[in-house]
Amino acid sequence: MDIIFLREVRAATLIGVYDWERHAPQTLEIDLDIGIPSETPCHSDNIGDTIHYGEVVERVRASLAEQHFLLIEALAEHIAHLIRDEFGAAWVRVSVTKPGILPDVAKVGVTIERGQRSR
Ligand SMILES: Nc1nc2c(c(=O)[nH]1)N=C([C@H](O)[C@@H](O)CO)CN2
Repeated sequence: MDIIFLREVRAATLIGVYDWERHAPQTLEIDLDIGIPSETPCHSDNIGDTIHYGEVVERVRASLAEQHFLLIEALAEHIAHLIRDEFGAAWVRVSVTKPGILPDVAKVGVTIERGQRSR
């Protein structure tokens, strides 16, 4: 399976279980690995045969701007569903990092994988 990857995509959203987190957006860092449906774009050189990574970033940011999740796990599930449903990805890995949220911990996050990853 061929994979499009995006690293440290920053997106602002309301996220968190505590009251103070319900008022001001926080900036998350998101890593995405997106399994593309076929090898066709490698041969056709045609953007129409693949998943446009710029559109993915735009869509994820727009969606998160309207959402409020308590858990980063639920937010990751939302992104995975969006990418599979709207962009036709067979498999996706989503990592969500909340930078600087715990003292003396550089990054805290979660990684989920959804769908079937083919060889
Ligand atoms: N497994 C998780 N643990 C915690 C989360 C989370 O989303 N998943 N969130 C919080 C708080 O929102 C924290 O980030 C704010 O200090 C705590 N634990």
